[in-house]
Amino acid sequence: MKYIIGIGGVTNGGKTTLTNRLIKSLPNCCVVHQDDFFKPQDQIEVGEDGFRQWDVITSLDMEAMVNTIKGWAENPVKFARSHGVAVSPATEASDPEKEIHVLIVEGFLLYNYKPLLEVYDKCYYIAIPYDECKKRRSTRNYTVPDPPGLFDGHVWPMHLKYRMEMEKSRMAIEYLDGLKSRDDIYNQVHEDIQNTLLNRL
Ligand SMILES: Nc1ncnc2c1ncn2[C@@H]1O[C@H](COP(=O)(O)OP(=O)(O)O)[C@@H](O)[C@H]1O
Ligand SMILES: O=C(O)c1ccc[n+]([C@@H]2O[C@H](COP(=O)([O-])O)[C@@H](O)[C@H]2O)c1
Ligand SMILES: [Mg+2]
Repeated sequence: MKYIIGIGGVTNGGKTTLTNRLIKSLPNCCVVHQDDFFKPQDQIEVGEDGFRQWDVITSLDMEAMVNTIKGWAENPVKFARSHGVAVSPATEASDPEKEIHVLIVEGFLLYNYKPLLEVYDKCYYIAIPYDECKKRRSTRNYTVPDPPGLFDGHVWPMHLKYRMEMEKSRMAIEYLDGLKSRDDIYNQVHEDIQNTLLNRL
């Protein structure tokens, strides 16, 4: 049984923190990080506002991301092995239908790209308010550092635009309060996934 989980949400909401904990505790669990699909800096458009437009969907090679997910779906065992994820030997001998393979797809624009919308079995979205987001972002070190004014001039407005677009699409999304503690968020999501997996088997 294959199960694909989206951990989406605003920048600095805690997506990667949550994902890193989940992959340690879920069975045969692989991960795809959307951040790994940013195009090189010289391909990122500079807007009329003077900022490089990192926070738009076209700054990411979404086709490559979809192909990576397809690669997992075609052969999760091969994918796991080639990504250094140990496949539990106990499951290999039993009924293949009962073999669980989980993929977590994690990123800030998971629910705004049509070819991806159908692939998730479960969609989570971590939200935090503007002030907290701005505060957390100010201490982050990206490969390309934020120029002054980027958060208010580009990051937050794009976040609002895409979030509105996502809400209009009426996907079934479970919202998570990113202001809760790391432990609380992890426990909530882990319990939810465990229950779903048990029910599906
Ligand atoms: N629940 C939380 N409460 C407070 N700070 C958090 C929480 N989760 C993550 N953080 C912190 O917020 C920052 C962004 O977390 P990260 O997981 O990298 O977010 P994202 O991947 O969504 O951008 C990091 O400094 C991280 O330690
Ligand atoms: O990873 C990179 O190469 C990179 C380069 C420039 C900017 N980013 C920022 O990465 C953010 C998304 O990642 P995250 O973990 O904050 O959700 C997004 O808001 C971008 O502005 C990321
Ligand atoms: Mg992240």
